[in-house]
Amino acid sequence: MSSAPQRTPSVFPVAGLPDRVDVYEVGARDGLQAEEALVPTTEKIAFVRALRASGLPMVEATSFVSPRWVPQLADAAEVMAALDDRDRHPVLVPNMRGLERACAAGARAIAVFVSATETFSRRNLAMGREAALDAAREVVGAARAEGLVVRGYVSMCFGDPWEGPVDVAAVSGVSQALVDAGCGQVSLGDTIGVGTVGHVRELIDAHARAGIGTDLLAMHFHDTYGQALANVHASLQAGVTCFDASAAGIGGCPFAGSATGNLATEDLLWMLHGLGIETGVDLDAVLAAGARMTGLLGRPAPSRVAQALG
Ligand SMILES: CC(C)(COP(=O)([O-])OP(=O)([O-])OC[C@H]1O[C@@H](n2cnc3c(N)ncnc32)[C@H](O)[C@@H]1OP(=O)([O-])[O-])[C@@H](O)C(=O)NCCC(=O)NCCSC(=O)C[C@@](C)(O)CC(=O)[O-]
Repeated sequence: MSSAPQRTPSVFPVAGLPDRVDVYEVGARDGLQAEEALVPTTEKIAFVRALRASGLPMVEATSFVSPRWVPQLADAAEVMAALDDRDRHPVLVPNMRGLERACAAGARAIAVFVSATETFSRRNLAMGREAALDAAREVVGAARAEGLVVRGYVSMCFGDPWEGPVDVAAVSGVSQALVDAGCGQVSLGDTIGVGTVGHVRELIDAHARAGIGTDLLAMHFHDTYGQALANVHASLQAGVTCFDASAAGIGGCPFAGSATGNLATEDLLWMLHGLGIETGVDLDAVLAAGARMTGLLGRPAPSRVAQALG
């Protein structure tokens, strides 16, 4: 009898965790923005479609940022034009110019992004934190007036490579500003992956003290220090039910040198399914989409599940 890797996890539910979780896929945006290789537009479209067909409820499609800053996503309008159910394909928007481009391309859901720290704000958006919040407020107001679904990202929620550890109250203050502006969900980014379990709990508690419950939160972990899945588990225990992840674990952030790829969608699904938590997502379909993309990028998938089953 030949040996074969186990293809689905054994299921052992743990009391006190959510029954269902939404996995918010960011590979086509957060993933591809940081890859050196330029992926053909047709392949990006196929990647987004395959991920959506796998059952992922939200598949971020691209960014309407300056193409000079992120040339990898300069074909944002062409990608959007090829997609259906656009309320399931949010796009990143940094300013009013980005919102105009996104709306012209037919976007129905957007995400604004601000940093919890001053230095990263200047490096990522060429403006300070308060100016970035003002710009986000303007974009969110205009997008809501158009009936768009709006998410807000906060980056550098745990640590910043220039400023060091980040105060949880500073992060919840930024989240509060985004919720007040009209964001329906705030995604807390561990952009450089330095967060640990107790820190995660403290950050979620700080949000609760600011009146932002787990129903408004998503967690966005990068796996730089190998803590992403532990941090997901701590977030589940605190009641969070939405997690960002990237197929195959591709990506990072081009403006934060020490950031590696996002938590891999496959690894997240393996853990959630092993806990008996429903996601509605077909792991094999995500594996296939991720394998095709890493093949195009010419590198192995960082995802441990993809490595085990590849
Ligand atoms: C905000 C800017 C544009 C300021 O950049 P700037 O250079 O100060 O821009 P500007 O306003 O001076 O404009 C310069 C030129 O860019 C054009 N421009 C201006 N805006 C746009 C636009 N939207 N789309 C297309 N073109 C645009 C504008 O029209 C002008 O064109 P010109 O007159 O010279 O021909 C720039 O800094 C930028 O695009 N930054 C985005 C960088 C980025 O995408 N970073 C990665 C995001 S991921 C992240 O932050 C973390 C996250 C969300 O994944 C979660 C986590 O892990 O923490």
